Amino acid sequence: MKKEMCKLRKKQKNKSRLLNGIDKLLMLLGTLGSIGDGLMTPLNMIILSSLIADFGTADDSFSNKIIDEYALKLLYDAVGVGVGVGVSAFIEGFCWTRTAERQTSRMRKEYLKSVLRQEVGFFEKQNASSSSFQVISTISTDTHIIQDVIAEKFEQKATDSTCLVHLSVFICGLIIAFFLSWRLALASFPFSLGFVIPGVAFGSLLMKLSMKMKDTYGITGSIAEQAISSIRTIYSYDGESQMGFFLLQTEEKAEAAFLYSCLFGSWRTCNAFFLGDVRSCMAALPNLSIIIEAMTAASKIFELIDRKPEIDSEDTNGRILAYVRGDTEFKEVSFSYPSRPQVQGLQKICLKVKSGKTVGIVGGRGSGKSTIVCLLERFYDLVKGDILLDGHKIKRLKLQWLRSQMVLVNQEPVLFAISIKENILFGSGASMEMVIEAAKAGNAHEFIVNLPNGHDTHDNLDFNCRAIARALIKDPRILLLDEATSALEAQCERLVQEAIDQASQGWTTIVIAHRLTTIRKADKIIVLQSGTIVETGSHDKLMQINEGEDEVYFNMVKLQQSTSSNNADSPYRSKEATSYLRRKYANIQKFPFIARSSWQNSTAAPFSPAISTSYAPSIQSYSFCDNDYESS
Ligand SMILES: Nc1ncnc2c1ncn2[C@@H]1O[C@H](COP(=O)(O)OP(=O)(O)OP(=O)(O)O)[C@@H](O)[C@H]1O
Repeated sequence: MKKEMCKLRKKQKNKSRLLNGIDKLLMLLGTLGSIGDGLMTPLNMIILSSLIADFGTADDSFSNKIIDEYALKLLYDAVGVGVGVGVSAFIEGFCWTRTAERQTSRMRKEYLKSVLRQEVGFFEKQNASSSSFQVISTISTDTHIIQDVIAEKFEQKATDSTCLVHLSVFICGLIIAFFLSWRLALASFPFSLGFVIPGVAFGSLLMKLSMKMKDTYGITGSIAEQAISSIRTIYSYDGESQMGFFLLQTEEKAEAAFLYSCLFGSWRTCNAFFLGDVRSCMAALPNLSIIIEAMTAASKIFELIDRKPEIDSEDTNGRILAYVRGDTEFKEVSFSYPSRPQVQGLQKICLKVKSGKTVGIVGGRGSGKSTIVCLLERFYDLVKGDILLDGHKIKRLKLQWLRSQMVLVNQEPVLFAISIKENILFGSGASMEMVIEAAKAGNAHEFIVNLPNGHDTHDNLDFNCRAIARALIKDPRILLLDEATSALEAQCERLVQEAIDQASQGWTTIVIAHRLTTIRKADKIIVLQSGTIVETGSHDKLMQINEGEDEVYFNMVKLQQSTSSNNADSPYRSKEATSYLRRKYANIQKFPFIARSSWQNSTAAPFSPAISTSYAPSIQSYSFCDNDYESS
């Protein structure tokens, strides 16, 4: 119980953190404005009722003087109510609109900050609040609904009195009714409660429905998003109707929920229309659904804002090492991805990378190469074992600091829609001179200065040198290259490789390789298969030892050499290569990586994309792109 209370208090504290003194003042003034606004109707009623009462008791002789007197009272009443309503409406309108803007913009910032702080695994669990669709929809739509509700539904619009005003009319009316005739008011009070209590119950029901609707729309949206991003796969598997079916299933649930709320909404609106004094209270109900929608959205937003990531990049705890040599060690590391806990990603990996040395990782598709890099960056926590940096468990090191010691360059480096300079500077506070130095080191300077706006050019060039320059400017202790140059054209690859070789001297480098040239120079090569290390050694050592054709690395090398010697442009296109492959390496399961990465870089892919999954039992089962060499 105590724990629950603590949690509740903490949540409350977090929410009020979005409100500062100015917002509290604006909300107070806005509420006073709404109360003043709501007070006008019952006050008007009092004045009119006293006039009517006076008329009722006055004798028959209506002199002009009496009529003038009442006319003047009515005029005062009209002016008073007009000014009162005008001033109150202005105050409440201004205050609520202003605070709505301020609160929602702060909410957006906090939400985005929290999203970016979450651990990678959070986004991979198929959960309604973590899909990228949901994040975008929350920032663009939900916060807008909240802003709308704070600004418009609570305050008074020119033509439409809304929630707070109605509630104010209701409460003020009740107070005045007690003041005028407490017996009559007491007699009618249970009737009012008779409508308020079901209204509250209805509100909580609507809240649940709204939550369900949101979740369902979130799931539907993420399915739609995944479908669109993989549209080629869906078409190729003729999966349009199946995708449509998934969407329909979730849409139906959402529609049912929506219909349910609409029915309730209409019922309440009818009640509001037909009821007398309770009408003000009931008239607020048509706004209830949008208010509840906003409350649901807000609770989802706060849920994420309050979520403490399992791996928190803002965690200030943890050690910072005064000096980093860059010795890295994997000690019996086992790991499964949080979204697929039943599948072993890595099993008992033992690997030592000495400071300043280069380790090449090779292996088939899905053998766990990228996973090793992800674990070193601590994108995920291990299931078993330890990873050490200079003898210190990385889990005990300050996360932000740890990541700042490494640079990861992927196969498809992400470049943001900003200028080249800003792209290179991303994640560092370097000066322009350093940007130029880094661009030079990345063999990109000459190219960049020849662009119309030099480093200030905004473009989407497929030029990975920029990404490498960005990596180099951080001057890391550990460089992680995950097929960093595999998407480049041959000439560009050579330039980038040279740049990396020059710049990374002295850095501990882990390189996931797709070409033999890259790993040949590595001090050590490890060969992965299904998450385990099957071979270790230098290129020469592995080649010497593995004269027998059963060995994995030896087979990989031979395969690539034999296939790439046929034709410089399209090495797989010759019949000889094809038959060689079939004869020699019937069991391609052992070396799919070379096959995949080699066709990836040739002008015409020799195998259908099916080979990229590479787990079919033999090469005979693969189809070839070129009909001349169709698999027999
Ligand atoms: N984010 C993820 N969530 C769940 N499973 C994953 C995730 N990333 C990879 N896997 C799975 O973990 C295994 C190892 O993947 P990993 O990406 O490390 O392989 P890889 O050797 O780098 O492959 P590739 O050469 O295709 O990049 C594969 O079975 C893969 O499907």
